Amino acid sequence: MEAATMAWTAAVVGVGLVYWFVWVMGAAEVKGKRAVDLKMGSITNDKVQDKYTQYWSFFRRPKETATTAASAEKVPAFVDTFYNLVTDIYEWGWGQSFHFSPSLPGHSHRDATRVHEERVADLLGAKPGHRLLDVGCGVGGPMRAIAAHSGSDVVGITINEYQVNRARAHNRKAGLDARCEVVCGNFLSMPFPDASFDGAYSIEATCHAPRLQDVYGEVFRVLKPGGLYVSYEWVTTSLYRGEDSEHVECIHGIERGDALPGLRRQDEIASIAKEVGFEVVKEQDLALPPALPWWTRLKMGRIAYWRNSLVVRVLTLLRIAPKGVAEVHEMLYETAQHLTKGGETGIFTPMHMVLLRKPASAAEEAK
Ligand SMILES: C=C(CC[C@@H](C)[C@H]1CC[C@H]2C3=CC[C@H]4[C@H](C)[C@@H](O)CC[C@]4(C)[C@H]3CC[C@]12C)C(C)C
Ligand SMILES: C[S@@+](CC[C@H](N)C(=O)[O-])C[C@H]1O[C@@H](n2cnc3c(N)ncnc32)[C@H](O)[C@@H]1O
Repeated sequence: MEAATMAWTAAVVGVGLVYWFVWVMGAAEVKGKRAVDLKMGSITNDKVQDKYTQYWSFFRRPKETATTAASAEKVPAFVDTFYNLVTDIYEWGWGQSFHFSPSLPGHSHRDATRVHEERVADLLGAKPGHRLLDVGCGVGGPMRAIAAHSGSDVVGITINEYQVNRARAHNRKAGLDARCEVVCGNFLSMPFPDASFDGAYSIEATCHAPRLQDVYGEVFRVLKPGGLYVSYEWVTTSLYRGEDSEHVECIHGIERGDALPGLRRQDEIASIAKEVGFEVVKEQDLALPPALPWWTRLKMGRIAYWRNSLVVRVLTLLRIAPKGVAEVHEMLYETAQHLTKGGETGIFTPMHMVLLRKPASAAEEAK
């Protein structure tokens, strides 16, 4: 073969490989987010590195973050920065639902995710005509599954404006925009009138609140009397030992890589719920057997992480992805190791479920 022909063949194969690697291999689990579309939320490209450094210095010592009122007040703004940094990477590498779910034998991750979300709708007894609140809605994966499964209308709230735009676009694409609405706001002080929702839920979101009382108090206020609230909480379990340095490092690793101002203990959740006025209807760690491990999806992804890391580095080099994305990706890789360890040792669960009821008012009870 002539040298020129060989060079052309090599070039065509090379371009083909890059295309396959970035567009095909690098495509999201749920189509719609490709590696070449990775942005950093509403942060402009030149600010990504700075914002990441600021985020990191704030959450480096997670327990200290929530202890003073002044730093607790800053948490929502840093959580917003965190989601600017990670939202596209999450969508690209995980899909539109930003949470874990127990594995289901013989079923895809997508099915397992949907079943975990539909369980919320079933616990709430959601039905057509109901207006539900999704507290910390992300880009709306759960909201769409719950609206489709139950026929209810859902209003989601998230602190991150970039997520609001993503969620609205996904809602339109799914033909659910008439029943799913998304609002940008802080769940510690929600822009909704008292008693305006029939039911509410939060999936792996309230762990971002410095004080759980504040977000539970707000949910209590906006629920109608008799209304139900389901929450999937991130907590340490009774197996966690504060004097074991490996346990401490694992939990700190989870807090640092997930913008958490200090994980709560499993046994604190129900008492906080009662403190704000809720009745506790049911409480269960959905990660416990017979449920199958939620962390196997993280463990199985090692080759994908390696590929993603390479894709991110190449795209940064080509200036397609902003500088700083590789560091954010590395942080997520590390947090995935801590989460896996937390799951395997059983010291951590991301799915401690509580089903709470706002008591019916005395007037209504008397009817
Ligand atoms: C509830 C929260 C988020 C939970 C999960 C959705 C995310 C926690 C860790 C994330 C990930 C870790 C590794 C990433 C990987 C390196 C990358 O190549 C592709 C995306 C990841 C798999 C990413 C996906 C989302 C998570 C699993 C918190 C924040 C309260
Ligand atoms: C891990 S994501 C989970 C999203 C969604 N529940 C899901 O399962 O896909 C956590 C969500 O909580 C939101 N959040 C965190 N702190 C918040 C706050 N103070 N006010 C409103 N939303 C907040 C984030 O913006 C994000 O959407």
